[in-house]
Parts: sequence; C-alpha cells; structure tokens
Amino acid sequence: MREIIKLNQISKVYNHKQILDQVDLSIYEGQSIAFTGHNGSGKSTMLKIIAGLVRPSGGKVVYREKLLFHYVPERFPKMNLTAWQYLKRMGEIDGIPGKVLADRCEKLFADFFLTEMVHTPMKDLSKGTLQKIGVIQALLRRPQVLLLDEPLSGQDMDSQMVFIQKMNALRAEKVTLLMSCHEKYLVESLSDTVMAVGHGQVNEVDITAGLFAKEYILWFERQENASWPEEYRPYIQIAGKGCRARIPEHESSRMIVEMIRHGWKLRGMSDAQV
Ligand SMILES: Nc1ncnc2c1ncn2[C@@H]1O[C@H](COP(=O)(O)OP(=O)(O)OP(=O)(O)O)[C@@H](O)[C@H]1O
Repeated sequence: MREIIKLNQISKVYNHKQILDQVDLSIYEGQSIAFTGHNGSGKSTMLKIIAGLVRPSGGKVVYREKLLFHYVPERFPKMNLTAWQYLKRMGEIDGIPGKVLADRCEKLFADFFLTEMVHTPMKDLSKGTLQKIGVIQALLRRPQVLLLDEPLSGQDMDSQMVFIQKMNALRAEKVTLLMSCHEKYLVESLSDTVMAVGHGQVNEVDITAGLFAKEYILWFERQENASWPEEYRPYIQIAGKGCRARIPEHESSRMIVEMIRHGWKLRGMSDAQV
C-alpha cells in the first residue's frame, strides 16, 4: 500500500492540556481507519489536524501528494439556506455542472430518505439530517480522503445501512476513510484499522480485543404524554407498548435521564453482549 499521509511527532495542547503527545502515524491509500476512544480523548482533534483544519502545537503532517479532502463535522452550524441551496452552492464551488449536480443530489436525497426535506432551512433540520447532508456533500465529488466525525451519531437505522453501503462503495474505489466513532458494528462494517485515542497517544488495536465500549439494551415503558428525545431517536425501536434501545455504555446514563424527562419509565437493562 502507498503511504499518502504521515504524521510526524504530532502534539496538540489546548489550555495547558496535552491532547496529543508526539503521535506518529502513517496513513495509506485506500485504508479505512476508525479512531475510537472516550469523549474528549482527542479523536476530532486528530481528524482536524489530518485535514489541515487545526494546526498542531508541535510536529508535522506530511502529505505525499496533492489530495482532495472532504471533512464531515459532527455538528453543522445552523443556516438559513435549505439543503438544496447549500448543496447547489457547494457543488458549484466543486465545479460540477448544473444538470449533473441536480441529478446527483436528487438521487442521493432519495437514497437517504431526504426528498421531503430538501427545501427546509437547514437551521430547522435535526442533527442526523444535517449529518446526512454533510455526507451527501462529500459524495458529490469523490474525495481521495474522506474524514467523518461520528457520522452515525444522529442517524436512523435505515440511513445507517445506506451510509455503510455508500462508504464501502468508496472504499472499493480506493478512497481513504478516516472516521471517529463509538459503534462497534460500524467499525466492523467499514474499517480495516482501529486506532485507540487516549492519554495523548494513538495506538493500533485489535478490534476483537474487547476495546469497544460495552453496550446495553434498555427497555422503556410509555407513560402518559411521553415524547421522543430527538437525539436518541436513532437508537430506539418500538416494542409493544414500550420501546427498546441499544446504546453504548458511556451514553446509557444520559439516555436514561433524558427518556425519564420525556415521560418514559425504565423497565429493564441488560448487557447487549450477553
Ligand atoms: N478549540 C478548542 N479549544 C479548547 N479546547 C478544545 C478545543 N477543541 C477541543 N478541545 C478540547 O480538547 C479535548 C479533545 O477534544 P476532541 O473534540 O478532540 O475529543 P473527542 O475525542 O472527539 O470527543 P467526543 O467523543 O466527545 O467528540 C477536549 O478536552 C476538548 O474540550
């Protein structure tokens, strides 16, 4: 495999806190790396440094050739533009002819179940929908390196499947994928390399080594006037009069609090791996 990016002794300090400490890393063409680790461990910082969006405090990123990057952030700024207006402008900047752009957008909107929302201002769209628009933008013109910051954190199950399919199609075309994520099944479906980020270090780990956060299955019972907490909707499946959710351990306490706040009662909890 051909090395396309090399991180030499990369360090990053924020407010006297050492987030990355002399990290060395080689990235190869067509590689698919998942960066995993606890909240605040430095995954986003790594991606942004690789994409050239954040300057390291020390060390150097060496690009072996000119590369087209696309970066899909975890959160989008709220904008007055509609999804269609936004993508049209982005496509124009990328130099895609009008008709080709319109056809590609129409197809991708349909693939991601977004057709009904394309004329809604982006400030009124959910986090998951905005992330899908970010992914569509990245798919309009094939990048050589695609960086995705927690790409599935707000997406429903059907969209997650579409996303995995599209990403694997890109991998088949030798696009290099770098993503931060917590979901074990996403890593298993998409990545060939897993890097654990923590304590300033980035180390390759074996996906089978029990590194991933434990997951829990939670059962909730609907109380009167219960509603859905938007941010957890993607994890929830309706089950009889209640619902169940599969959720990483680090998210579970917060989800329980939110569900109770939205009128649900916790009925059970079990280890998803058992
Ligand atoms: N622009 C910034 N200014 C100051 N501190 C920052 C900045 N960006 C990130 N940090 C801090 O750096 C640390 C690493 O943040 P980062 O977003 O890279 O973590 P992460 O692993 O991606 O977390 P998460 O899983 O929660 O998204 C955190 O403590 C964060 O507060």
